[in-house]
Amino acid sequence: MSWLEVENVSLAFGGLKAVDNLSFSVEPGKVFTIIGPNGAGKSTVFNLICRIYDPLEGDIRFGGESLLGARPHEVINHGIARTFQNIELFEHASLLDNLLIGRFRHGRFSPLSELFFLPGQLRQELEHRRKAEEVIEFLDLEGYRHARVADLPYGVRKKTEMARALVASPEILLLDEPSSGLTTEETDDTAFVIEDIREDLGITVVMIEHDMKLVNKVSDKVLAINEGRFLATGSASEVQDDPDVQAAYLGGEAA
Ligand SMILES: Nc1ncnc2c1ncn2[C@@H]1O[C@H](COP(=O)(O)OP(=O)(O)OP(=O)(O)O)[C@@H](O)[C@H]1O
Repeated sequence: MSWLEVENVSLAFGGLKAVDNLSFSVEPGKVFTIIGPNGAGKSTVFNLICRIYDPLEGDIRFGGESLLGARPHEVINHGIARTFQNIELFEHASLLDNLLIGRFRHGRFSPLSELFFLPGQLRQELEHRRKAEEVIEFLDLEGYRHARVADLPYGVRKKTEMARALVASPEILLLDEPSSGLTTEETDDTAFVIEDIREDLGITVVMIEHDMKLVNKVSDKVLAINEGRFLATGSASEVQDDPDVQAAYLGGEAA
């Protein structure tokens, strides 16, 4: 089983240290949640893991192997998929087509087999469709299969983004604020979905989240950061009871 390890990682934007000597590790098969006030550095941590940014120092390993040599589009080949705080989908394509694009990692493209649609190509195509349909069923998205993403209600688009990440069959799923913009009912549904992703699909979840009800419900372990630095880690209640965490939230806007 793979572990995700972030070790002494730092990143600055100009004079601002967005991530400051941060270390943590994620156990396989768990839901690991990163919390912190606005601007704490949470999304930057995801962007570092996904290789959008190069850390100034430190290492990020998955399954013992450093990710620092990987380019952003190669991170998926290491078994890491993500969703974004602001949904990033092909708005004018159908839900199904967005999922088929999400299967990119599994494609072996040869111009010849594409041109003549050789048996291997057909098998691959069928396998992509099978996986997409499996995820559509898993997330109860059957009714929206052929709808244009731009026409979908916000909550369904959010779920579609999760589906797009899941069709890549990742080992780790990074969820950036899965509840943001959702109604209370949709957030409750998201909690069940996250539990099913861990239990039924065996996928490790690393989540950034502000909604403490959702955090308390699904997290096996929580990490609190502020100003890019480690504050506390432990169970959701341990972290919320930590005086440094409470001071950080009182110092800024409560999340
Ligand atoms: N591309 C960038 N250029 C300059 N500064 C940035 C950039 N991205 C983030 N920052 C700054 O780095 C700090 C950390 O930002 P980040 O988005 O990681 O915080 P966050 O914890 O995800 O915040 P939120 O909860 O509001 O989404 C903030 O001060 C932010 O303004």
